[in-house]
Amino acid sequence: MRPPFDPTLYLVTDTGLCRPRSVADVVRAVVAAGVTAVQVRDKHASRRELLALTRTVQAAVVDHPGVAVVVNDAVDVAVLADADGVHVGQDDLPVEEVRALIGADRHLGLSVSSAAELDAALALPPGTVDLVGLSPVWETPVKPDAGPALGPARAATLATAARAGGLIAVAIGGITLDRAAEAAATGVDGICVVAAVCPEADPAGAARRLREEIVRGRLAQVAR
Ligand SMILES: Cc1ncc(COP(=O)(O)OP(=O)(O)O)c(N)n1
Ligand SMILES: Cc1ncsc1CCOP(=O)(O)O
Ligand SMILES: [Mg+2]
Repeated sequence: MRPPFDPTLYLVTDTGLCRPRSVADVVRAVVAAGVTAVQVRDKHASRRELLALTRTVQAAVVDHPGVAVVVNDAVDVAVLADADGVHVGQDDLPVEEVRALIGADRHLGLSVSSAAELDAALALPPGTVDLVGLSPVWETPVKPDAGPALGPARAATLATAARAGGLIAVAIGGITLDRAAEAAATGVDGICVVAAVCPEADPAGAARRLREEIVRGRLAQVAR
């Protein structure tokens, strides 16, 4: 059975932005402060390094069994580390084949940047993909090749359609503390952040403030 996945505050790690701390030290601090899922992303690491990094992150969340650890891009690493899931983009391995490799019990996320990409995800056999990352909501220096910004209004439209089709929807790209409430108010199930947490002097404090903004954004959406 696929374990539940809580996307409320989804941290995507960046090894360089965590320095001089280790990724595991940052993850250990923030899962105790409201981060609900972690994606291990390091575009510079070798497969061997990513496997070792993933294992350090798994050890860092061991006291938080509800926090899923997902590997970015590398399906082989996800399987070898027995990670909770994997996230792929439109140019990564095809999701049907990723699902065949990871089995039925792991979480699979897919990046979506347009209505056409979302329609294709919704047309997949049920259970292929669990989550769509609506990307990027705003431009971000962390991923300059992410394509044009959706903006919160289009992200809200995509989130509604994704959720109606049974997918978890998360917003990603350019979500700062100042924008977290606006991102949450689009109706997504959660928000993903990199730079709003990884380089912060107090990552746990940043996570706590982001959780407060998510509550504020959700309340504002309900009040509309
Ligand atoms: C939750 C989530 N959404 C989108 C992305 C971006 O994935 P991708 O388009 O494959 O780009 P890279 O992260 O591989 O550079 C993501 N990682 N997570
Ligand atoms: C991995 C990824 N995919 C789309 S935008 C992005 C980076 C998000 O980083 P930040 O939260 O700092 O804008
Ligand atoms: Mg990718």
